[in-house]
Amino acid sequence: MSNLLRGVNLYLIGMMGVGKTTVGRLLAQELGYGFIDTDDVIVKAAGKSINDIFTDEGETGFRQLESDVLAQVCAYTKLTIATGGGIVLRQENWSYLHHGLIVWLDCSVETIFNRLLEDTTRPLLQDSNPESKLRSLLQQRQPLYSQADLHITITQEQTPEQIVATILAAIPSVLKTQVSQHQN
Ligand SMILES: Nc1ncnc2c1ncn2[C@@H]1O[C@H](COP(=O)(O)OP(=O)(O)OP(=O)(O)O)[C@@H](O)[C@H]1O
Ligand SMILES: O=C(O)C1=C[C@@H](O)[C@@H](O)[C@H](O)C1
Ligand SMILES: [Mg+2]
Repeated sequence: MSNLLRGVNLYLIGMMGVGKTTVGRLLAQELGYGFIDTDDVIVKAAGKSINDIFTDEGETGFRQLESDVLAQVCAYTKLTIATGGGIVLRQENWSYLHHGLIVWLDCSVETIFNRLLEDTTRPLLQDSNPESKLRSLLQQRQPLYSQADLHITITQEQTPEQIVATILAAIPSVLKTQVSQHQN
């Protein structure tokens, strides 16, 4: 698979809690790729948590840091990159994402809600009705996520290992499409 990819980066996109970080780390190991999580890089660079960045600099400040990190990361190859759930919101980010293969991890709002029930690290979910907030975020973002090269639908029962296997099995079909598009 690594030979087929020829060092092309994989960008995992999708809603918060879908498993981009968890799956991305495993996927990188399978491919012999490096792993980067844009949220982690932002936290390290800013020296504070995502909640604190949102409080101090607002979502706009966070989105700027996110774009800055993405711009730097895409200069490298042989990476699997777990992005933040909102990376799709800025048009300029797409020019960076399209340097690599974009994989949309998609699962139900119920699954995400169950996973993040106890979690306080996602500022956008600190809402009086987090489930309805998740639904409205997904509705807003779905057309953006659907611009990915690969759409992987995940069920609640699927383990990270199974999801990695599904992604690896699907990649050759997308690469073939891209090659034939170049030939036409
Ligand atoms: N396939 C899975 N099965 C069960 N639990 C999972 C699975 N994938 C992820 N999780 C759990 O769900 C939670 C969210 O996962 P993760 O942090 O990887 O999501 P994310 O997509 O990176 O979210 P964010 O966009 O907020 O960074 C974690 O507690 C993780 O352990
Ligand atoms: O969906 C979102 O907008 C976010 C998801 C997380 O990965 C973080 O990037 C942050 O909490 C914002
Ligand atoms: Mg993550």
